[in-house]
Amino acid sequence: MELFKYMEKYDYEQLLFCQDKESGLKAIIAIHDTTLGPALGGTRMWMYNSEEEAIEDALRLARGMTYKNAAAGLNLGGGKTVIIGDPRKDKNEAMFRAFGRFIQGLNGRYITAEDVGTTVADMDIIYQETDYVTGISPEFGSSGNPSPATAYGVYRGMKAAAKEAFGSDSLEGKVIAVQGVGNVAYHLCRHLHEEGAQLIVTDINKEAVQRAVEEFGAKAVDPNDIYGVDCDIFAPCALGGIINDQTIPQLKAKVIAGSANNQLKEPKHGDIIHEMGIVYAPDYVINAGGVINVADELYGYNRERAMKKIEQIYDNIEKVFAIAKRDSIPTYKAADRLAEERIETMRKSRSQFLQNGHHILSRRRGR
Ligand SMILES: NC(=O)c1ccc[n+]([C@@H]2O[C@H](COP(=O)([O-])OP(=O)(O)OC[C@H]3O[C@@H](n4cnc5c(N)ncnc54)[C@H](O)[C@@H]3O)[C@@H](O)[C@H]2O)c1
Ligand SMILES: CC(C)C[C@H](N)C(=O)O
Repeated sequence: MELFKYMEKYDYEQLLFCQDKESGLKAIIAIHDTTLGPALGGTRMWMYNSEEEAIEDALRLARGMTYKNAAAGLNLGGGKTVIIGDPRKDKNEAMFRAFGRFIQGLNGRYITAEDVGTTVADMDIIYQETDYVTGISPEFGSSGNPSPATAYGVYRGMKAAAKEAFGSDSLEGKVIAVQGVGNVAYHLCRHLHEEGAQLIVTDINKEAVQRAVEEFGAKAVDPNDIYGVDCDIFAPCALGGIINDQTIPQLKAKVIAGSANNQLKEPKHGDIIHEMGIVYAPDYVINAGGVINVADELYGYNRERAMKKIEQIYDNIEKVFAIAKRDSIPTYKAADRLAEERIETMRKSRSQFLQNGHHILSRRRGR
């Protein structure tokens, strides 16, 4: 991979390699765009097959956060970290302390949080070295695990998508197929069950399925069968790339609305489901509840304020549908346009993030 060529193509600002021999830390921090503010994005810990794969993931995820934060209306840019290693075996306190010092060295250009393979406990360790970390424990006056907030945002966005497809945002009696009932989808299923939806669930983890069956009266199906079940709404809440050539012909749902990142295998799959008349709630718009929640910590966490902003994911999804109609384009393209229009408008009045400028972090320092 020709790094500078790639960075130039998608206009990345910065890529950092952080190494600490004693603790085994090998981290890559990618900062995509700080037009709207400091780059906020989680830290993923994963066993990558190669350094190149890790770099690509960091870059791709960082750019995704630029779009997610912009579309969510946050005054934040996009960045992400990947740590190379097995989150079940390779974590240690010194590793996250060393990582925290590297973040501190960026002086606020990048703020981290949880992602796949990292937890609130890891963020608490990072917090010992830097203030530029969110998703830390409620004991520190913070927001804790972002998953319930993400779930609430997906629930709100799903209602907006239901209104678009069925003319009413009520989910009562709707049949909803949920792929993966992990951290986010467990809470999503609770909201859906409370509203009277009928749930069909699947997961490779049998205990997770059993819990949904017992607590929410869900019907369980095998992982390979979830795409073809008779349902109104399909909620992908496990993996990326699951809207693809193999799965699309099986789909019976009129709406796709779920928490998983990068649901479309390729952009063309967004075009295909658009042509089929499926209402697709773009992933990074509907799953922004977690980042909205952790971002509120930068103002001194206020759950009520955060929840109010997460509720607006309903409006953000409606805005996407309006742009799609205005410009006669599929919703995944409309989401990009929503984010890009906001960044471009702000770019005119603001350049790169400056720690000494007037910004949310200058308020946080005083608390
Ligand atoms: N946690 C958050 O706040 C958050 C925020 C934004 C986006 N997301 C995205 O939402 C998705 C779910 O996140 P999570 O935190 O709930 O993760 P999680 O690991 O807790 O849950 C994912 C679930 O999917 C299951 N799964 C994996 N492969 C599967 C397969 N082939 N078929 C069926 N089930 C399978 C896993 O067993 C697990 O129970 C991920 O794509 C994540 O990137 C999460
Ligand atoms: C900042 C984090 C809560 C971000 C989350 N991991 C996401 O993908 O949106």
